[in-house]
Amino acid sequence: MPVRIIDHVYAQYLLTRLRDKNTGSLDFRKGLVRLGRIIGYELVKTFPFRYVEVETPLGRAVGVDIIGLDKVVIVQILRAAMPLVEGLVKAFPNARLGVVAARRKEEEGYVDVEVFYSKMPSIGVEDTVIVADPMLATGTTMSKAIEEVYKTGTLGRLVVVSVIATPVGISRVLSRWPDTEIYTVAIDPELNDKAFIVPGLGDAGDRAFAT
Ligand SMILES: O=P(O)(O)OC[C@H]1O[C@H](OP(=O)(O)OP(=O)(O)O)[C@H](O)[C@@H]1O
Ligand SMILES: O=c1cc[nH]c(=O)[nH]1
Ligand SMILES: [Mg+2]
Repeated sequence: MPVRIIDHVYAQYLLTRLRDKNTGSLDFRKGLVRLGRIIGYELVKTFPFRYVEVETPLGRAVGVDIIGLDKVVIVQILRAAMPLVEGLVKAFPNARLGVVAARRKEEEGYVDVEVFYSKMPSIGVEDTVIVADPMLATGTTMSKAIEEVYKTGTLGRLVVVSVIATPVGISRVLSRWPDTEIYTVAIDPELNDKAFIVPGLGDAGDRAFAT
């Protein structure tokens, strides 16, 4: 399944707090950080592992080594992904980080997205690339960010991490890059005439940064 909903009750609780219009920006940012951590740990579960022996101060124990944790790239789409990525890096502390700065221009009936800065680490086929943005609305921003990632060359695994996605945004990404995996906490049904997700949580960037 290319789309995975994080149905952990604590993730759903955190999303509910984010949706609440009375949640202030400090708690909104904290909620995104916590969700990033939970989604990150869910993603870790999909990495292969092998059993290893370890020497404790008192003897030998059998444990696990997770394969590929040192081959992770996290790309954050400014601004709203910043707190989400702060949480994701708790699960992937050795991740190399990329940045895409994008601005959505909401017009009646359509969305245009300008990418005005992009910087990627070197990426190889052995890497898992996680592109994070809490809102996957029309999917235009995410598509432009993935284009920036592909400019670096051939990728291995590509994972989109969002908090609220829409069927339209998911289709836009998967129709172009069908092997992409999408992790999200919820899929909301609609976009309004300014391409905001309904019911959604409003403007994630504005709510996180109190603008
Ligand atoms: O799927 P789309 O229709 O492209 O919309 C999603 C994008 O819109 C918002 O960004 P915005 O341009 O408002 O920037 P911000 O994060 O700085 O608020 C959001 O943070 C996503 O990046
Ligand atoms: O609903 C939406 C859509 C795009 N960006 C947001 O922050 N919220
Ligand atoms: Mg915004």
